[in-house]
Amino acid sequence: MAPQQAWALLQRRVRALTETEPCALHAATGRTLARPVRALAQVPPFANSAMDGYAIGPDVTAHDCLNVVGRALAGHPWGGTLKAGEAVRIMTGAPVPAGTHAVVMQEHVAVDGERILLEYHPEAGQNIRPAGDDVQAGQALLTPGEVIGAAQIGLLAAAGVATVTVYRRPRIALLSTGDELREPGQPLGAGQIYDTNRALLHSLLHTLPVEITDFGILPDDPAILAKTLTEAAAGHDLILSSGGVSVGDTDHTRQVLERLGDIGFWKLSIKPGKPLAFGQLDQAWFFGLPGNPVSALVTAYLFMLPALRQLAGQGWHQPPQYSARATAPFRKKPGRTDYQRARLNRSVNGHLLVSPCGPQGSHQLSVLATANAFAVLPGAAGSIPEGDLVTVLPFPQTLTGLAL
Ligand SMILES: Nc1nc2c(c(=O)[nH]1)N[C@H]1C(S)=C(S)[C@@H](COP(=O)(O)OP(=O)(O)OC[C@H]3O[C@@H](n4cnc5c(N)ncnc54)[C@H](O)[C@@H]3O)O[C@H]1N2
Ligand code: MOO
Ligand SMILES: [Mg+2]
Repeated sequence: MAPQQAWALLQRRVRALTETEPCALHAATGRTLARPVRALAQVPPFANSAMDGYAIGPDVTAHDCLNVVGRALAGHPWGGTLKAGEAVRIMTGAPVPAGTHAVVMQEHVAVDGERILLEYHPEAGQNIRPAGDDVQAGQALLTPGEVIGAAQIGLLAAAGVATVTVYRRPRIALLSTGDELREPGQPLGAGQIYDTNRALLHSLLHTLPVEITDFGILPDDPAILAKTLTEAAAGHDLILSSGGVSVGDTDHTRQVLERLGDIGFWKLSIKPGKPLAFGQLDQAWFFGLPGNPVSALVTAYLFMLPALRQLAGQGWHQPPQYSARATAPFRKKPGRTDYQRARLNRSVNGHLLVSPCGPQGSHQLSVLATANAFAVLPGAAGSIPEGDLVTVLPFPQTLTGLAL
């Protein structure tokens, strides 16, 4: 199956969770909004000064000399009404007194005891932030499906919103399969390797609003696999497994999925990641990622994460893609669409440049760890010459600390 068909199938089949829950603002970062939010208060709540200086009374002219009749601080309004010939010392954020023509920065007045001399004639309203000029009371602030980040938290706090309604966190069962796998930190016996995929996938998911149950390492035993997957399907929205989806004698994952559930697709024309299996086990979506770690990461990033975002109520989003000029040839055989690990840079004049990173084996994590983008090389194409434009998917920070 072509990757585009797989995306279309995921977009069609994976629906947002229906359950929602209230969430305190301080705990809402990264959560997905399930109900619209309206401002409970206008922002700012009152007209206030944008500068430290003087609130000037009405009918003022340049070089006027004004009497300072009071002081307004943030949190401590001056309660009077300014008359012609009067001024009030005012600080940034303090409510502007009734009768104020404008606020003049203190840098533009000469102070003489309790009197001030203006350098110029201020325009009406100068240095005054009107009530509600940012947000009106009752104004729609955020819509369902939006992910709450620092900007949204700030906006909601300013508008007096303390609680929001969010989708509940998707529950994910995470497991690795393979008789050869051991936990990092343990000694390795003959033919054994460290379980890489669980750690890698855990990291990929850890900033997302999900609940992860770690089912550990399962042996290549179809009975144990069937029992564990059935158990995982009962309490989870998504099962994320790796290994055993190809055609080897001990590759049981796909057959077990076929027997217990339903296969949406198996095998995509992509490299790495060809034997990715997707389906459903009872109420749980199932992603059977290929065992090779780079294949597991590529397929998790390209297919599992968009499906998870849709499940979490965020709608359908695929990774943003750009066009960059190849600084060297990309080697490729015609056939599957390659997602090669590459290095994205900017030229001195700001154009995007993409360079091959090194060997592209689907077991070679050392190359992945020096990359900051996938170079997407179309299936039908052979090697890409230097100077050609290449589609690139920059890695998000959840994938690498290497910034562009
Ligand atoms: N005859 C064919 N053989 C293979 C094909 C094919 O089309 N025909 N496809 C190859 C491709 S492409 C991939 S990708 C792999 C996928 O294999 P599986 O998903 O069945 O995974 P395993 O066989 O269990 O393991 C493959 C490889 O990855 C290592 N592995 C597995 N799990 C982990 C883990 N958690 N951490 C680190 N490494 C892991 C495992 O030891 C193997 O070396 O199949 C090809 N074969
Ligand atoms: O498709 Mo596999 O992931 O190349 O090794
Ligand atoms: Mg295999």
